[in-house]
Amino acid sequence: MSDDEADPELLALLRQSLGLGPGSSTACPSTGVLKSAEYICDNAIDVAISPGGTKAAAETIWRHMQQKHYSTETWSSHKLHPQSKDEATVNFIFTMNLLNFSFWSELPLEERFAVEYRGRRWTGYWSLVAALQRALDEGYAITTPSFWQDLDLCPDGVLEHIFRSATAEPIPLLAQRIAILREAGDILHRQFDGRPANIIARANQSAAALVNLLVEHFPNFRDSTHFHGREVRLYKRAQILVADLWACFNGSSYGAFDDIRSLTMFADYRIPQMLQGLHCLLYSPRLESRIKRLHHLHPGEDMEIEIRGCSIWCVELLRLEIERRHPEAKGKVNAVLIDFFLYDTCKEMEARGEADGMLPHHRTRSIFY
Ligand SMILES: Nc1nc2c(c(CN[C@H]3C=C[C@H](O)[C@@H]3O)cn2[C@@H]2O[C@H](COP(=O)(O)O)[C@@H](O)[C@H]2O)c(=O)[nH]1
Repeated sequence: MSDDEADPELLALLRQSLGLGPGSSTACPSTGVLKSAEYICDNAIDVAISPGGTKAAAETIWRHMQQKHYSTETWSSHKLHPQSKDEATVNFIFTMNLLNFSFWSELPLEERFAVEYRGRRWTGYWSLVAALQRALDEGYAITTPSFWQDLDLCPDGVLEHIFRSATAEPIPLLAQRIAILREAGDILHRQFDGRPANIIARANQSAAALVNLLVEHFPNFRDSTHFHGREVRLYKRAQILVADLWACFNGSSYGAFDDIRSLTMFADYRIPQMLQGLHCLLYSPRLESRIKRLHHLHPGEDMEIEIRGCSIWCVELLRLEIERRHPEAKGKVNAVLIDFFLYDTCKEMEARGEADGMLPHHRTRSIFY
């Protein structure tokens, strides 16, 4: 999308925050994700941002976030999330975000992978949270990194049992999930004394530094690829891990970060679907046709990267538009809360059967989101 289509004032503000304009401060560390998103968006062919759609959606989003008093507290209002504010919850969030990817299914709703817990079936992201909570109830130390390394206490069969499905469809990419746990347990043992809290301590209350530490030390968080000859970073699970800590601990303790605004939205497969449904993202006819026919987009192909990168840039424009129209929003809204709000809203719409009219989400099978 070229500059002249978007609001020049907004773009100038956003580029300034990127350290691309005059007087921008580049003091705090950066993850490079926003710069990547800008590059992807400026070179995208099959995805564009609608300035009019984004402006309209910004007002709607702000109004609903206000009505719901949407804040970091909302995170803990989800009763399946861990409630204790301690290191056990840090370990839960770390474990969850090692595995927080690719729950979508090709099967009809009643046949897709689901986890039975507390008397109901959970699907998608919530199936992961339910499986971890169920394992802890059953006495498995699934959120303790040393457990992942202990092949006697935790052979593959135990992990298969922990992630067992209530339907005939197993959890997608189970082998990859097991390998990620084994590798992460080994890295934590060798470099962080087996404690995710030690990674947080090393980041000195910088969200960007923590994202960079996760990517530097754990290969499974290296969510980057090449686009038009340049390396582009999306870092979805590393960023949402930090965001979950910030929200869960309400910006204090293990969630205290001076630069939480350096995090972008998390380029998964749900938020792009919402942004397209809100007419913020525009897809080319050939892309829309592939998505409508549920064709897989291959990891790293241009269309997939354009959806993810433009979604990141779009949420930044939404944030700026909200802050421009409502200066009081500056302390209350950031890319993280807009993202969380859009995800929760998408799931509420789905539960009410209101998502049927939306274009399906794109299908890419990946360990990165
Ligand atoms: N961008 C973004 N992606 C998110 C979430 C969440 C859940 N976050 C919780 C924490 C705070 C919020 O209030 C939510 O309650 C999961 N995902 C991603 O979606 C996909 C799962 O989709 P489905 O199969 O439909 O459940 C999968 O890639 C998963 O990684 C989010 O918030 N933002």
